Amino acid sequence: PMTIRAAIVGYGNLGKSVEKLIRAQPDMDLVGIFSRRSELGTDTPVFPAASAADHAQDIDVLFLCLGSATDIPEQAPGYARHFTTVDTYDNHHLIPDHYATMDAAARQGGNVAMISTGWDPGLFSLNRTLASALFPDAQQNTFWGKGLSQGHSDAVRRVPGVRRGVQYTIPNEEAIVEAKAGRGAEISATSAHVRECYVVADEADHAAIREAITTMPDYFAPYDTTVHFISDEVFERDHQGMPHGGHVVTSGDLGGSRSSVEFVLELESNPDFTAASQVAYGRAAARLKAEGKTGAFTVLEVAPYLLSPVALEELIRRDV
Ligand SMILES: NC(=O)C1=CN([C@@H]2O[C@H](COP(=O)(O)OP(=O)(O)OC[C@H]3O[C@@H](n4cnc5c(N)ncnc54)[C@H](OP(=O)(O)O)[C@@H]3O)[C@@H](O)[C@H]2O)C=CC1
Ligand SMILES: N[C@@H](C[C@H]1CC(C(=O)O)=NO1)C(=O)O
Repeated sequence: PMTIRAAIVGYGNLGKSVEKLIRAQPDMDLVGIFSRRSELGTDTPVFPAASAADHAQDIDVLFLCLGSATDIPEQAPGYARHFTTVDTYDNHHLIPDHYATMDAAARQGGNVAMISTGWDPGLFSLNRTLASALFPDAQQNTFWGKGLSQGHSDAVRRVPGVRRGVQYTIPNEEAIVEAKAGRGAEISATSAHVRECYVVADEADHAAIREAITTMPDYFAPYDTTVHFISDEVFERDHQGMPHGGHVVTSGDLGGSRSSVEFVLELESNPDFTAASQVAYGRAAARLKAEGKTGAFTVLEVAPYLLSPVALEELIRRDV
């Protein structure tokens, strides 16, 4: 099997987790990290993000660990022209647009662009498609949290005046019980979750920041959203962990019998788990590229064995 030469762009929560997990792979070497900053406090080689294209010949797969709110739309197509890329783009409403843009960019460079990996989108997408395909009339609901959404936290941090920010997603627990019992038809993501933001910012900016967050399309406008302003000390004390998790609950009738399917995640670290998914899909992206494939792929189009460092023959013996 090939040794995959990997690199990272964007050394934030996700980038640090991807670095840690690439090091744990038997078939991957970490070539370097591309960053806007020069001092990252890691012994991995660091290069200016602007110089990434100069290194394209040394890299089989580039992990885009950028924010989805603005970085990915602005930067990802440029990387896809020079590299096979893997991203965790999670603004669901705009994923079809992202797919088309990345497909064109990747094909231009003869590369693969593996998009929207992670857990939602990502593993939850896989389970939503798999579970709903089993039932003629599936009832399906997705729940997240209670936990820290990195995508929503990134979106909060991009609001002018926000110095530090996080967002917690809180599900209505009764809604989860109802969905598990097959009574989820009236339950929607926006009715079943509230969003709580914690922000450090100057008092003079509070009103404008609250308005910008609560009216933000896709991320917050459809939800009951609350913005709390806190001090830097309280932020430091109370908002360091990034746990998360969720459920995809699917049920229905199968010609007279009822069945239900539940896919549950409990994550001590959202970045670490997201990185685990992104790294596995990075393996698949490098293999698809090596097979001569080009263009964009979502997790729905990737055969599961491509995710594993274990040979297919062994997987058939072990897992089938
Ligand atoms: N699909 C899924 O299940 C999941 C998806 N995600 C996605 O991962 C994304 C990244 O999350 P996270 O790592 O927590 O975000 P961070 O804010 O911690 O990191 C983003 C990184 O992007 C780089 N960057 C590039 N341009 C800019 C810019 N203009 N301003 C700020 N940073 C910039 C920075 O790296 P540097 O300074 O080194 O250049 C920064 O550290 C989220 O936005 C979310 O959409 C996260 C979890 C789950
Ligand atoms: N993409 C999410 C992963 C899950 C969490 C989530 C939410 O809390 O709204 N939606 O999808 C993230 O960035 O953490």
